[in-house]
Amino acid sequence: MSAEEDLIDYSDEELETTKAPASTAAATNGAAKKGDVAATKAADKAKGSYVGVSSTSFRDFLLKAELIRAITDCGFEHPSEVQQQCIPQALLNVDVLCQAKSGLGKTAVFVLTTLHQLEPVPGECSVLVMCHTRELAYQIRNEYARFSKYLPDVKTAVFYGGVHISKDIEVLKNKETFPNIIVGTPGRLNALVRDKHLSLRNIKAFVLDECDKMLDQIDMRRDVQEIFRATPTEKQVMMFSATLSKEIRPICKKFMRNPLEIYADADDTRLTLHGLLQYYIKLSEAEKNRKLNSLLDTLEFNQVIIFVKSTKRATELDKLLRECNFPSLAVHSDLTQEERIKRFKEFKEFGKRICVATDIFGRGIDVERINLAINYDLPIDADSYLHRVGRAGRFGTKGLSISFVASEEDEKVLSEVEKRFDAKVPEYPKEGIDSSTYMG
Ligand SMILES: Nc1ncnc2c1ncn2[C@@H]1O[C@H](COP(=O)(O)OP(=O)(O)OP(=O)(O)O)[C@@H](O)[C@H]1O
Repeated sequence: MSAEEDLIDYSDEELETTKAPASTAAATNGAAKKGDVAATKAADKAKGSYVGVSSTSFRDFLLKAELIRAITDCGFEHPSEVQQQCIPQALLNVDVLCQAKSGLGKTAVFVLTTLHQLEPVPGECSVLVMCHTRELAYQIRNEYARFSKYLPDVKTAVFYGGVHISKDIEVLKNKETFPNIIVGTPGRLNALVRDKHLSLRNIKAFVLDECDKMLDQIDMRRDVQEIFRATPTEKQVMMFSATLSKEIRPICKKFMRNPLEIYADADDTRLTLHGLLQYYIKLSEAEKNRKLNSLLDTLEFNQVIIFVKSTKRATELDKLLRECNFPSLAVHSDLTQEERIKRFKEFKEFGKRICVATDIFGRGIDVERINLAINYDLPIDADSYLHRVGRAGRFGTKGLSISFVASEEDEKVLSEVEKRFDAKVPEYPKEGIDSSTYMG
């Protein structure tokens, strides 16, 4: 394993992210303007519903029959608002820069459209997807596997740091396993490209998920840029996130040509997850454990994710919870990569109901049964808050989030959240809340 490529574990960093003020959508071409009008109409129509699904069917997109079969198997009935906005344009090979609410199906936009356009040539990689954490890369690869199940010629692979690079090299050397679609994190991918184990000269689609996070952090942006330079000029570029500040948009657009631009925060309230109830509890640092204990005892939930600010706190809190007989596990960067993925799988498969995590799980991670998110430690900014609470209430289902506020700093973050998303986060009622308000 080369030393350099494993220098960065992009996961537990607590770097300041660019603050994002409210803004208006800025379209740069005809397609984008059309997209924005459609976005507004769709959003209007969606008012009062959580997801904004319409009577449109996936069939209307004229996708490959094999994809339609897989979509049906997955139980997707109608495309969500963001899928309606982006899929038709993406299928025309237009570049896409898309901001849309957490949990409403951004992944399927790029997974379905790249699979539809892919004509797999053995030994050639045509689609490259990058994201900021290894668990998210693993999850996205699984989404490709799910949707390509009736496309037997399509081969996919996932590459990330923390595991032996020799395994990746083996996959790339073998014609039988060489992937047409690669999902990965930038450090490992850059190492594979730099050391000439992987050629990107046939790339036709270049996708960044959680693009603001990836381009905001200098180390990661450098890797992304180097990888981008190794791809041909002629290709489709797509980028996605629930948060896209005004500052990061021009940086994203440097990688694109006349993209379709979809910005949910033309009206910040559009980022509000309507199925999600949000509360805060004011308390001292010393009271956190007792409070958490009593919440876990009294609240009904299917699965809960508890966010803390460091790996050490994750380990300690998980230990404490297990000592109190709660079915808990912890995921953070101070574990071997194999152990991280093992625990992620265990949680996703409902092996444990409580997960204590750092910001590794703050973005993108999709666990259907999570309907409670607790900020044991508040994050450092409003965007991170939005991503974290979005782990509960996926795809418009109901959910609950409770944030502990233990310092002046926390109070500032919470008021920033309220301002930024035009949402009131009230104090958690002393008498508790009726579980039917947040249980699906
Ligand atoms: N049209 C659909 N019908 C039903 N379920 C869907 C549909 N599209 C996506 N989903 C499901 O919704 C969940 C959330 O989707 P996804 O993870 O893509 O959200 P996201 O927009 O990427 O969220 P985040 O910003 O949090 O990463 C997934 O479990 C996915 O399978």
